[in-house]
Amino acid sequence: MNIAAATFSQDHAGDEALRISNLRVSYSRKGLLTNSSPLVAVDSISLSVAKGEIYAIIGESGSGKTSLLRAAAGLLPASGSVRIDGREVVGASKGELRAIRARFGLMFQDPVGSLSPRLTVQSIITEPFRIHGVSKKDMAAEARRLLKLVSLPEDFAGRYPHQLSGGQARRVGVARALALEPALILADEPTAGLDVSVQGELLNLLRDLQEKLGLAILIITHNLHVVRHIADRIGIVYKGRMIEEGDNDSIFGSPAEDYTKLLLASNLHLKNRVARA
Ligand SMILES: Nc1ncnc2c1ncn2[C@@H]1O[C@H](COP(=O)(O)OP(=O)(O)OP(=O)(O)O)[C@@H](O)[C@H]1O
Repeated sequence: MNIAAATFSQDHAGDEALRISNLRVSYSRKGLLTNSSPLVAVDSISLSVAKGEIYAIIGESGSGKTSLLRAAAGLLPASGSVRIDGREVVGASKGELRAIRARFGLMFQDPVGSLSPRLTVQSIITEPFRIHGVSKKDMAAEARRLLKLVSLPEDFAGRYPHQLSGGQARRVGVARALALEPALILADEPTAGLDVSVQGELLNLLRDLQEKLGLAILIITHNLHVVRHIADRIGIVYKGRMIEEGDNDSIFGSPAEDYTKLLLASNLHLKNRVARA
């Protein structure tokens, strides 16, 4: 790193909700070819998300987005560095990770389907309090606060996952991610499987929350509509590498890389091209 870059990173460290440096994730290849080299899913990716910023990573299926997000959340072994609110995730102990987990919220593609169908919405959205031992909280009051935040009626607290529409389920997922009042949300394909109109409502909700709470949000997606609608900055990944990064207008208005141009021209049909290449 040159001196100017070092000075910049020191000056701006306090403004960052997330800094990823030289992140690398690899998987061993099992099967007959036992001595073949590991598959590198994330290859030396660096990025930072400022407080209050929405950063979208876009890439085709298999480009390494999920691996990147999971490693950033401390859910996958990785090398390099991931600092959330100044704390190192890579190589952190279980105890350290538990403390770091309170500083960010995770939004899964299928937030409610991954939880027990026997849990009520109130139990789902207040679960982070239990995990982090905040037992004295008034769970019903917390549930009301969180439901209000995501514009769901209070009486949804008593509903079960199968009684929610896809859009309502996502809102429950957002409420759960916000439970511990984190400064950062890591979101995996937040609009997957939703109708276009419901996608728009959810994106507006995320944008409103970002403005109201000053949230930083890292979204991974292959949906260009999501990116155009909501992202302040965009990173393009291809085969595990970040090949271009820029603000929304520059990526959509004057992309530098041929691959980015191809991606933008691909009319949202991004699936599986990497696999066929
Ligand atoms: N547990 C695993 N073991 C081995 N290889 C894996 C594993 N998980 C992912 N991979 C491989 O790593 C690469 C990146 O996968 P990843 O799921 O991170 O991509 P992605 O961009 O999120 O794809 P999608 O949009 O389809 O979810 C792919 O080649 C994938 O096959």
